[in-house]
Amino acid sequence: MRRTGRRRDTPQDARSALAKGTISNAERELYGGRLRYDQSYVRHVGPLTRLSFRHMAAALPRMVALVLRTGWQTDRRAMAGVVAAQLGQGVTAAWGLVAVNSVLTDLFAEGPTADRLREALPSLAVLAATAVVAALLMAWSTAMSGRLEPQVERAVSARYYTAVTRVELEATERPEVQRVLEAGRFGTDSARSMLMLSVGVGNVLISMVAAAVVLASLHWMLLPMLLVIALPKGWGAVSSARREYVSKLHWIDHRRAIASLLGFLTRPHAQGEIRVHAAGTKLLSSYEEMSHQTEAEQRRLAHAQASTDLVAGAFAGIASLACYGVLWWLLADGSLPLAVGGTAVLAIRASTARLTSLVQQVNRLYEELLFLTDTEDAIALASENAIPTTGTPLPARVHQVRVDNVSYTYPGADSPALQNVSLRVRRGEVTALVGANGSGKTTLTKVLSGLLLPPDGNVWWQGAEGSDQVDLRDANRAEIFAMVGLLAQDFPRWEMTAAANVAIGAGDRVRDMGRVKSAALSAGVLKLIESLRHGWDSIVYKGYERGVQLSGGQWQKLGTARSLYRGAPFLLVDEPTSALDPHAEIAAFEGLWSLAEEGHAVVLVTHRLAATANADRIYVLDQGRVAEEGTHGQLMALPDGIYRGMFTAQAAQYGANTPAVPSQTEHVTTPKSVKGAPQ
Ligand SMILES: Nc1ncnc2c1ncn2[C@@H]1O[C@H](COP(=O)(O)OP(=O)(O)OP(=O)(O)O)[C@@H](O)[C@H]1O
Repeated sequence: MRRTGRRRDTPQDARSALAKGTISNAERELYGGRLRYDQSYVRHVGPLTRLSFRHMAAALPRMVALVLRTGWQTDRRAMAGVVAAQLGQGVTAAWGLVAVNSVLTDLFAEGPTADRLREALPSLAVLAATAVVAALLMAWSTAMSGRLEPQVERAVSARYYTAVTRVELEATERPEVQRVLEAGRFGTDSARSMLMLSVGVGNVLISMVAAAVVLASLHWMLLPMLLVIALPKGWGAVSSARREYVSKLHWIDHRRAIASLLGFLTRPHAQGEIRVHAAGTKLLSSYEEMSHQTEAEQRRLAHAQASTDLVAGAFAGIASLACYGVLWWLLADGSLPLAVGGTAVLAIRASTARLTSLVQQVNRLYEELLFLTDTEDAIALASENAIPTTGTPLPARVHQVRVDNVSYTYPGADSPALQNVSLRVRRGEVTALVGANGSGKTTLTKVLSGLLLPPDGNVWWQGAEGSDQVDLRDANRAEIFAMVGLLAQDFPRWEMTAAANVAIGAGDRVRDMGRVKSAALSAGVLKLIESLRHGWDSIVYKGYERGVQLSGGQWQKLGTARSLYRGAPFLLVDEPTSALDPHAEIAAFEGLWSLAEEGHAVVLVTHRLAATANADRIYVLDQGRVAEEGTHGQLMALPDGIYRGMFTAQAAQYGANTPAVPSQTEHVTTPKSVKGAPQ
């Protein structure tokens, strides 16, 4: 006899199938195997596929406590309303059963039918009243939970997002922290779902308990009968839920791969290669292959699911048969009145009918609990690594930032990004940072802006006296951030209006359109924005109503306008002109110089050395060290200097002559480590 049809897949079987088989050639070719997320829910695969009766029962009190606590902290009245409505429904369910029993007793009594019906009328009225009260309580519960759910979601989301945006940048660079913070994102709406599911679960559980109490009070044998029918049904439902989860899991990698592949087919930036390189042909044929394979997989799962349902159904059927047999025997024996027998049948049917949905809901509750736990962990970790909200106030008027022997290594990096770096940034001056790719310029701007706290060395924020100074580590960071304006290389391009993109430069201030426009004028983007059909209300991202597509250079001007709008005393700009045309570039640099004349400190990171010629001080970084420093003239005076070499190479592209090395080099400061530098 073949037994394959009876074999049930265990979660382990399914997981090993996931691991080895059912990966199409297309997936191997395009993704190197399964396209799996390195995300939180992958961690939960184990617990969810091991889900059992015991696990669920053990987790249920924790889940209920969590929901009650979260709801209570958010809106006490609504939470109390939900709980009261649930308990009330339990009581009405019990009253309903008692009324049913009484109606049946009256109906099955001796005497003429008309008399029996009259006798049953009061109980029928109670039955009708309990139905009305149950409906009212259900409506109340819906209203209260509807009021509570969005509040709970907002409370958890706000706590999570507030916490993660306050984490030290350095901590977010650590993969283990990054992972936990990222994982927390998936549980922000779990509290809401848990509340919703808890109402459903509570409803069924309370009505089951009510049925159990009534049955036990009618005859002691009825309670074990309810359990005997409920248990196999519950077991079947748990198995189905677990199988469904494993199946969903199996599906999800394929679905993700297919969705990612189809997404590319319509993504604007891929359209050229889709047509010219025949990338579209490759993606479509891979889609066909992957779809065939997932269809086959679905068929296999459907068959397995059907077998499980059959087994679970058979067990439940046998249990019911046995119970109804006992009921028959009790009735025949005369130890159970006919009316009580009828009530028992009704109660058993009503309380086991929703068992499958109960198990599915508990299963989802458990899943949501895992995600919510992630969010709580993320909030706790974010709080441990938060930027302190207190610290020593900065001097009344900060005049310069002095960096002394600072070294910094990114978490997990093999070599330091900065090594014994010393420099100063003064107000009223343009300080240029130059050097090869990866030499540490951007890292240094992060230190200067107070985003990174170097473990070695000091970053002094100094007043005019020089003696009134505060070290970055002790300083009130909010005050430092308030002093700094950033224009990063990869500055954010907010998918919002043009006005919002500028005004967000001072997100904590009320928008001042006059200043927005004057910043845009200085950045050379005012005319462009005002010529758009929707002007400042244009959304600077195509694909939305009022959306427009800006070029790279236009974006860079908008980014510059944002940092100008901020109007901070210390402006750190990283490659602000890389996408600008020559005229716009000249104008942008002129703008920076005039800011310095107004008393701002400008730190300019650039590879355009023509612009650094007028900088007040240039620092040349090489492998995280300051290799040379001085003015353009002084650095050009170093015969084998790095700066001179870079400047000469750029100038040669334009056919410009390199100036001769001047004879006097006494003002040039070069660290001893620089080869060939005059001592
Ligand atoms: N987040 C990071 N995690 C690990 N290493 C990093 C990180 N950011 C930068 N680095 C490393 O630190 C070094 C300095 O990088 P940085 O971005 O400061 O260089 P840069 O001078 O600004 O380069 P570029 O001119 O290319 O912008 C590089 O070796 C880089 O690989």
